[in-house]
Amino acid sequence: MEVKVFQTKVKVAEEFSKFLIEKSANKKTYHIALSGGSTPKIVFDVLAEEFADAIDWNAIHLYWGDERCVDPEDEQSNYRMTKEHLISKVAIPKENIHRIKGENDPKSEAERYSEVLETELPKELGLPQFDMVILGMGDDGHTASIFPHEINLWVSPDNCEVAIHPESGQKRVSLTGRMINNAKTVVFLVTGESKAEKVKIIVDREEGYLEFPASHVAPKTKDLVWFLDAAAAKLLTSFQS
Ligand SMILES: O=C(O)[C@H](O)[C@@H](O)[C@H](O)[C@H](O)COP(=O)(O)O
Repeated sequence: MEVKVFQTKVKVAEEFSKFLIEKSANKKTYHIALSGGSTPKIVFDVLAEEFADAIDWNAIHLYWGDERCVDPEDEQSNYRMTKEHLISKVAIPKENIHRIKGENDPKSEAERYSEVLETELPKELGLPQFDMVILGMGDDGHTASIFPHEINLWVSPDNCEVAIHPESGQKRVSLTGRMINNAKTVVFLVTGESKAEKVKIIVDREEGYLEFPASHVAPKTKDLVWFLDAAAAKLLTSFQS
């Protein structure tokens, strides 16, 4: 696990963009699962507006780590957020966009998307392998849409599961641990003071850390990088701003 801390969200976005450019350079295809929520917005804006020319978008295939079970034009849709902040600004072929169809029946969509991953991704150890999975982390330590109250979904034998948001009850389709931990590279993009307490427990492996799904992210390749801003990292013993 590598922890990179930068003073501001914009700096996190810039440094992550350079990281992605380096990782995807000279690759014929590069399969990335994206996180949703609000953190990626600034990252996608910076990537699209400042670094787009350094990426071969014909090689990039976009997937999602999770999606809310809503229409793709709904303001809660992770696909809609990604389209607004990234896809609409770069020359990525539409056939390279593999969205989770939030408008479908959740259980059927989890099955369909599991099949998409089997078909589209190369295999490693018999499982579909992403080149990169980008994750966020909730204030409650969830990641993708695996929440603490349903942490059993992490060890599902399937590639995707239907999850339920603990407060809103909203259904979501999420990658499971076996997809996330089979990736070549896993990146956490976590910013803001509200994340600091869980970042400390999870990164410093404090007592009870395994209650939180984000703690279970451990790619077999060991290529796990946390990109944090100073606010999210402020309680880390290994970092004092
Ligand atoms: O669909 C989602 O909401 C995300 O995939 C989720 O896992 C997100 O990454 C965290 O909840 C952090 O969200 P913020 O970036 O909004 O804090």
